Amino acid sequence: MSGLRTRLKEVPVREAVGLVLAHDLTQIIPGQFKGRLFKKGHVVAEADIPKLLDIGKEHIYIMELAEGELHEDDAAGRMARTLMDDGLLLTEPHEGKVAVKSALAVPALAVIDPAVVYAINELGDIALATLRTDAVVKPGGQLAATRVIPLVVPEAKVAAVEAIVADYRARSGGKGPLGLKPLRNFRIGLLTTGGEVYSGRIEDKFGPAVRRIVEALGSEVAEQRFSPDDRQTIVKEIHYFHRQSYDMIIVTGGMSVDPDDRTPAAIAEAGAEIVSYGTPMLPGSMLLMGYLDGTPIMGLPGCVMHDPYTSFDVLLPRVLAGETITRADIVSMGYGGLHVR
Ligand SMILES: Nc1nc2c(c(=O)[nH]1)N[C@H]1C(S)=C(S)[C@@H](COP(=O)(O)OP(=O)(O)OC[C@H]3O[C@@H](n4cnc5c(N)ncnc54)[C@H](O)[C@@H]3O)O[C@H]1N2
Ligand code: MOO
Repeated sequence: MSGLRTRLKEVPVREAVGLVLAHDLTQIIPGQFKGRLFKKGHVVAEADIPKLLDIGKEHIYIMELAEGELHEDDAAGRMARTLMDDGLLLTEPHEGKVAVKSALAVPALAVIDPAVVYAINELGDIALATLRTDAVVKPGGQLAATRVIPLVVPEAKVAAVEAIVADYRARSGGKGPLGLKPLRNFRIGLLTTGGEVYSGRIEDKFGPAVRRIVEALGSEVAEQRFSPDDRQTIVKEIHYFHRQSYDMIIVTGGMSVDPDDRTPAAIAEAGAEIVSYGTPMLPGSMLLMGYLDGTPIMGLPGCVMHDPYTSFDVLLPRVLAGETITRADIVSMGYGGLHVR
């Protein structure tokens, strides 16, 4: 282990029996398998030779790591460890990659500082890939991964990552640039409007859709009630839910421009402060966000019943994380907010 530069010696596979693999070797069989066939440190045996040839390896590397250089696995591991924080866990290095996952037992919001992610990736030869901030991370789900591009990197690269993260921590009370905000368990009052549903002409499809979305995030619809398209009745039902002290009130249907669409006016008349009626995202542009004496209240348009991803999916997790939605949050949803098929 001397000399200035790491020495990589290529050895023909047929002469490699007894030698130690310098890195993980990957096999890909499309549709069937992608993963590590041989692990770094494996001692090549006679029986391995046909398998190595099958994945296209006619040579393997024998490595003598120089002073000041790091193997891809060690570099990815150090990058991940510097990013480690409460509520997170790290996987073992694998093919030069370490995954950063949630250690929480409940779903959570990813809290990620994009400026730090840009600064780290600006260094080159290393990669930090993350979710966008405010994305939902399921228990055990992944929010980031570190990876090294060449097999060997100067230790100085990793030290630069550590310095960027240390600087961020110094400015933010010790917290790192990757974190999680757990979602709370909300008990929600759900008011389903629409004369055609109230009268029994058609079956309610909103209740099951809202329950599915809410339950996937660890909350529950505590009570569902129904109302015709009558403003006074909708106001009365909203006040009833408010008296039950539910954590949140959701009103479905009647959100657009027809004469029978009474929901936005009723939510305002119930006394809610309207943050925004209308959300610059599609689907879900007719969503209303407001607060009734501090209790979040949302009006949901019809698309939430059938579209797989709407403005409700963007805003609900933030509400469940205890954040207060502002007009600026709503305005920022337009850029990148087109999700129609
Ligand atoms: N001229 C315009 N047309 C539409 C606009 C617009 O701005 N101008 N907005 C569109 C958008 S966006 C949506 S989303 C839809 C639906 O808006 P609403 O929230 O007002 O939905 P409704 O009118 O109440 O109902 C539409 C449709 O869905 C059925 N429905 C409603 N609730 C239930 C329920 N609980 N279970 C089953 N089915 C339900 C209802 O019977 C109607 O068929 O408007 C666009 N149009
Ligand atoms: O509110 Mo509509 O749902 O944009 O499709």
